[in-house]
Amino acid sequence: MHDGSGRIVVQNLTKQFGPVTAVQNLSFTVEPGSVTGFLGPNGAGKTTTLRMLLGLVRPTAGVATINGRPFEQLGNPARVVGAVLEAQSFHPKRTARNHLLVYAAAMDVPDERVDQVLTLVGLGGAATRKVGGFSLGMRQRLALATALLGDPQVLVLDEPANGLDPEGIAWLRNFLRQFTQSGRTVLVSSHLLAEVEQTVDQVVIISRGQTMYYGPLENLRQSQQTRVLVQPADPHALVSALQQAGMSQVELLPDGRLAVTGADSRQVADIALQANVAVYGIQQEQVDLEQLFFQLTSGQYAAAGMNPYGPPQQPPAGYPPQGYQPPPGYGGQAGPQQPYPPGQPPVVPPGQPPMVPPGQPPVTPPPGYEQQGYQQQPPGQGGSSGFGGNA
Ligand SMILES: Nc1ncnc2c1ncn2[C@@H]1O[C@H](COP(=O)(O)OP(=O)(O)OP(=O)(O)O)[C@@H](O)[C@H]1O
Repeated sequence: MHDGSGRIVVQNLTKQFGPVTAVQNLSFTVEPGSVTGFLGPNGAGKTTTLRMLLGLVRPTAGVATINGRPFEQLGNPARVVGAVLEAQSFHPKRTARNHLLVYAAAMDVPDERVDQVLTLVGLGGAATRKVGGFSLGMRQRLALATALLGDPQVLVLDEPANGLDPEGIAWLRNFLRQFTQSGRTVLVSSHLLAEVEQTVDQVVIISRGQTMYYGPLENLRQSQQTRVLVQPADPHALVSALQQAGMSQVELLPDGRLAVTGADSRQVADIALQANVAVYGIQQEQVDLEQLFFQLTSGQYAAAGMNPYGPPQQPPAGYPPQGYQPPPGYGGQAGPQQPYPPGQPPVVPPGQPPMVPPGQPPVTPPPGYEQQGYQQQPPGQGGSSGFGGNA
């Protein structure tokens, strides 16, 4: 029926809603045993992509498969994939346990599983309480419990941290890590990089329905060169010493400091010492992932001419620090701006095919798949109830 791999493959996925291109030629793979963050600002196309993966929206073009099959062909999908989508609705007068019992019966799952999942999500003590009195965070946990009922191989979560307090977010992070340790697969969307940064093995960053970056976060971080800001007693003497040491990317800033690109603070301090130049301050810049994320995804509303929230967002006051220009790729303009060092992953420019992480095969459609045969899942059939509604 399916290949049992737990792999998610999205290839050249496109969704057009009338004049709106919600998702455009999107491709990525989520390997079993890993957590992939699916990131993008509001309206980037995350929910639409997840709904296509779950058979709730029919793609205009392209393929989304789990275990090598489109959702409709999974047989008993609730046993393969559990999903939490936005806007979950619950019967307010039903208790948490009764809610789960209804779904357990529909999925042909034994009743004992209900108490197991309640404990798993930390709702054991609230099992007999009516859902109408639940907080947003408790509802998120109940939605997750529903997704876990079928003991699925794959979890697909759309903004699951919404409504969770910091303790809840930390709990979710641990839970997802443990879930993948047994070789299972997690795809989790968020519009906040910081929310998933500590959880994910790789990220797919999208903007305006297109892939902007696909790969490990660490590669994205490393693709940005570090800079050292140094305050020497004699800037000119230090510039020549640095140049003699082969450091050619040195900039004299208006405040008298030097910005040395592609070096670490220790190297610069050693060179200053050897050149007998006193140093009054030295500081190595950290690559700010949040800033990179903003850069990769900025321009969404500006480009679409539809910003409902006023002018495009600016970096916070004080960023970048006074007195120097950001190095290439650090700020100011949307999109990738610099060639990457050898061996580093490129950020994918709009309209280009997405990057495939090193060592992974290019994504290919499953054998025998024909897009014409892709049918939308009728509501309430095939165990998809509880996955968050229909297109
Ligand atoms: N059923 C629909 N009909 C028309 N346009 C739609 C429909 N669903 C989504 N869109 C549009 O597609 C684009 C992508 O929306 P989508 O909800 O997938 O983004 P998102 O990244 O999940 O955003 P958010 O984080 O705000 O939920 C948006 O411009 C949205 O208005």
